[in-house]
Order: sequence, then structure tokens, then C-alpha cells
Amino acid sequence: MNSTLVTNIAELHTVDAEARVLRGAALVMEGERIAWIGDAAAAPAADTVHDAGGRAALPGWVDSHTHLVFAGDRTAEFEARMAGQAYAAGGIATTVAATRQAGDYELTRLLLGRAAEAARGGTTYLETKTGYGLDVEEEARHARIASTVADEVTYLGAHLVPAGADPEEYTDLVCGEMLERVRPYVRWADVFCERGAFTAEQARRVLRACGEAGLGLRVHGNQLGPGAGVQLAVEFGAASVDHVNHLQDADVEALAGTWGSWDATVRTGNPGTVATCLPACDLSTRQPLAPARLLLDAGVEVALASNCNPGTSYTSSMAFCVTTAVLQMGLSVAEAVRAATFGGALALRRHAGLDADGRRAVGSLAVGHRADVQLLNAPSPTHLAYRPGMPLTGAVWRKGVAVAR
Ligand SMILES: N=CN[C@@H](CCC(=O)O)C(=O)O
Ligand SMILES: [Zn+2]
Repeated sequence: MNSTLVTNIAELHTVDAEARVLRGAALVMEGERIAWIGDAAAAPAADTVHDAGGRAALPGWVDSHTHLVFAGDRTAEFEARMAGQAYAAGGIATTVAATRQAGDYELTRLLLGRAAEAARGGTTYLETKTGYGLDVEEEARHARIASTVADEVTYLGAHLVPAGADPEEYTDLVCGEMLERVRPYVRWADVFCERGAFTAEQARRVLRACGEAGLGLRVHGNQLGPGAGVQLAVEFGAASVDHVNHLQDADVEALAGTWGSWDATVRTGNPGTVATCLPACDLSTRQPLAPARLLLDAGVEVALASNCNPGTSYTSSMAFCVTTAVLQMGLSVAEAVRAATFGGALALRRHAGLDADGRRAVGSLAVGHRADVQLLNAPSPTHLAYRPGMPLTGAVWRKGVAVAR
């Protein structure tokens, strides 16, 4: 099995339960797992040696929320928004029309290009969603294509009621035939519970049906105004509720309540509902930045994700999200890095051990975890906030294979 030693690491940020930072460190990747971590002076030999040259090493980013199966863009909508127009869910229909026109080859090519772009930015674990198909054949096609590229696929048939459809009948379809057809390709289901998208009652039906079909649950909630998304996510034991821009005290309390049997100091117990914040989207839609500081202080586990999509967040830069979280959302660098790595892993329930489908943990660096590692072009991750917008991704390994260096 091929092995790589990365040595001469100024700071190795494990993002483990003790948040250990090892100085003068090295790590060995063997096949697709991390085989050894420790003091560089004591490192074992390996087939290949990579000198980190005094740079910092972190887990690769875990991007737990993207919508990458799409064609076309929405530049005109973005320009109108920058001129003062508000974002509305209806814009999704523009992308649905463009995506339905793209054949399998084209859609796969676009998706591969976006996944490669994300990897070059340090993302080593990627979730993506359907939701630009909105009929049975298209949603099944998008789920199938997504499953050939992304680490995790989420069914988002409940993204928008397509033009001309009756909302209740469309919800029936999402809960029935459409769900059956996408089921082989997806692990998760999501619903956009928002004004202009799905009501709380419709969202409840979707979550119930998808949960009964054995899918893990996620919710797009409280993005454009206060709403039922967070409470529904908690009610259904969703792994994550995403956006969370407009929260009432009761929403924060409900989320905090889901973490009662989780011990963050040893990372055991039952994880609750992660609050996934999407700062690039918040800036692009001119929503208030999600209250990540408040959520962390209340005891809620927080993730940062890119939400890369052509409508609200056309970037897969997790580094940008980390930078924004530090500069504008009140997180420390360590908290932001944790949210963009371990937080995403927790939101995808890939934070620990080998699970039932034999997958290795991601989002933190420990022996046995997936060898998903990035080096920064900097001696410490503080530079992500200190030097905003600079090209700080040095080398990236995904499953032990160099994807950028
Ligand atoms: N908010 C809902 N869905 C996407 C945006 C989709 C679009 O506008 O194309 C989001 O997460 O922001
Ligand atoms: Zn989204």
C-alpha cells in the first residue's frame, strides 16, 4: 500500500476533542487512512516524503451543504439583487429550466469541474443535493449523477413547487414516486421550509415520508425570515438545520436541547441537530449573518458550509466562509476551522469511526481517520483571517491522494 510522510509541519491542527495543536509535527498516510501522527523527529519511513516547509496542516474542509448539479448561472438576478432587489425562492425556477436542458454528459462534466474546483480550495468531503429537477425523471437523473461524484447526496425534491403544479399534489409526488426513484442514490433528504417554497405542514409531510424511507433528515430553515424550519428539524431529529439567519429565543433553546446527551469533550453520546451557517450565502443575499456566536454559546454544535449554488452563493470557497466567520461572526479561528471541518462531519454524521457502510471518519486528524489533509501556505490557520482572500491553500490530499500541491 502506498504511503506518504508529510513532515516539517509547523502546526498540525488535529481538530480532535482536545483541539490538540502539534508543533514540529509529521503525519503518515497509508492508502486512504491516516496511519501515524506525531513528532517529526520520530516519524517512520514512507514511500514518498513531502516536506511541508514549516506550513500548517489541517483536516480538509468538509462542505456539508452545496447544490452543484446545475447548468447555467444567474448573473442577472445577482446584479438586480446588488441593485436592491430582494432574493426570493422563485429564482430557483431559472436554474431548473437550464438544468433540464443539459444532457447527462454535460451535467456530469459541470459537476466534476465544480468538485475539482472545491478540492483545489481544500475541500476533501463534499455533500451535494438534487433540487433543480423538480419532476420524477429529472430528480432521479440528478441524484444518479450526483452519486457518481459527491461523497454524500441529499434529495431536495422539496426545493420549490414547479410552475403550474398544485402544491399539495407536488408534495404528494415528492413523498411518493419521486422519493422511490431517488432512493437508491441518496442518504439524506432535505426540504426548503420558507415563504415561497414549502409550508410547515408540507415540510412535515416530506420529512415524515423521507424519514420512514430510511433517509437521514436535514432542513433549509429560517433563511428569509422567522419560520418553522428549526422547530421542525428538532421535532424530526434532523442531523442539521441550515441557514438559521432568523432565530427566536425558542429556536436557539430548542436546538440547544438536542445536544443534552452529547459530550463534546469526548465526542460521545447522541449528536443533536447541527446549526449549519452559510456566510457566503448570507452576504450574497444580504441577509443578516447567522448568529453562530450565540448558537455556540448556547451549546449548539455549528457547521460552516459554502452552499455553493448559482442563485444565492456561487462559491465553493470554505476558506472564505472561515474568514467571514472570524472577521464578521465573532468566532475564533479555532472555532471557525472546527466548524468547517468537524462541524460539517458532525452534520453529515461522518465524525466518528468506521460506520455501518465502512466509511472512515472525516473532519479531524487521527489514526484510522480518512487521509483528508490540507497544508496552508502559512504557518498557522490564523492567516486565513489575517490575510483574507489570499491563496492560502497549499497542498491537498483526499483519501491519501494528492489532489492539489
Ligand atoms: N434556499 C434555498 N436553496 C438554495 C438557493 C437555491 C437557488 O436560489 O437556486 C440555498 O440554499 O440558498
Ligand atoms: Zn441550500
